[in-house]
Amino acid sequence: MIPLPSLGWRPELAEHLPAGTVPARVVRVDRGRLGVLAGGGARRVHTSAGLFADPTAGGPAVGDWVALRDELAVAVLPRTSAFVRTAAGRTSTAQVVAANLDVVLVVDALTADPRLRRVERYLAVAWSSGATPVVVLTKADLCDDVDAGVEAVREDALGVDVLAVSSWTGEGMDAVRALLRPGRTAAMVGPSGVGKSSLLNALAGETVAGTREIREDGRGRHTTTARELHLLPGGALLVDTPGMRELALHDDAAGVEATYADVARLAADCRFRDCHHAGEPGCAVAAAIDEGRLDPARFRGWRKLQAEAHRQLLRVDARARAEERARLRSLHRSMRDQPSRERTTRPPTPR
Ligand SMILES: Nc1nc2c(ncn2[C@@H]2O[C@H](COP(=O)(O)OP(=O)(O)OP(=O)(O)O)[C@@H](O)[C@H]2O)c(=O)[nH]1
Ligand SMILES: [Zn+2]
Repeated sequence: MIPLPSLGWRPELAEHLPAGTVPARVVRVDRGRLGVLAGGGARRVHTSAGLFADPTAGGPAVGDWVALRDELAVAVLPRTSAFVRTAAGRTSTAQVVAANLDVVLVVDALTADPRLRRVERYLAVAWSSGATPVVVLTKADLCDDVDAGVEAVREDALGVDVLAVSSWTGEGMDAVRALLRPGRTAAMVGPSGVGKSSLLNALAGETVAGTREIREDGRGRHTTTARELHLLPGGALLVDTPGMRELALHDDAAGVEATYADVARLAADCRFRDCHHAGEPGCAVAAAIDEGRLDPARFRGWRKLQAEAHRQLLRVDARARAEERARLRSLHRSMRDQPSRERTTRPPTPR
């Protein structure tokens, strides 16, 4: 038997379990089927149609707790946190990348100059997730000046630990292991090729995920094809996610403000409350840039993500309004149809 706390179970979830069900943690989502870890071990179960009834929830995600009735998952238990992105395409559909996380490892590589704007984007979504973000910079063995690379990110990633590691030499791995305590759940997020799967394999001490060398079949750039939750030898749970070509924000305005707390604080000191920081008098942001206290690229990154989060909010609102209109239309239609049906079923009135 696997004790539930070692799978990240929280006692307060028990009250949400429907009668006659047992809890299980989702480790993998295949079309219509789930790989789960339950007290009795690893299993594959089916999902009941009701699980997908709420279109905004999008069904169970990796890391979710589900309620099992025999071989059927019948409910998704409330999430304590979730890393959510906007699904690829021109829609505004939220996609839960992983749920019930304690830590989000924002993974990037030390091979090139650190991609600060890219890290900030991941951090914004990570802050919104409700889990604690940590930046992990990989491939330290390929970098000439690891300290400078780490320092550049550290200056930007306010309040976030920044670690440098090499999955090849083992450098820095102890600090990552220290984060991954038994029963805690972490997810690695980051672009393709930064070494997420290699890190997972190094932590697992064996090859559990395909990396570029192993999976190279010339068919695509991405080596990791599915999200999966792994139970590490030390007792932590770690989600490997396929590299995202682009991480589109979702409902992340708060995450953006957390990521750029320094810029947001400056902006609060502008003379005008609705300052656009575009040459207005008394602009504290412009002053900070002039005096070299704020990197103009970081300021532009803030504006860009702020605008994106705002656009996304409007889209979600627009979609909510369209759904409400459709609901009202069908309600009116059924009300219009109701009397006529009654008329036909009513016995003919005698003359
Ligand atoms: N030198 C060196 N190479 C590494 C390290 N980590 C990963 N690599 C290499 O970087 C490439 C990409 O690694 P992966 O682990 O497949 O990257 P990933 O982030 O999982 O990529 P996706 O699955 O596409 O998201 C492979 O060729 C790895 O061997 C490292 O610490 N040092
Ligand atoms: Zn201003």
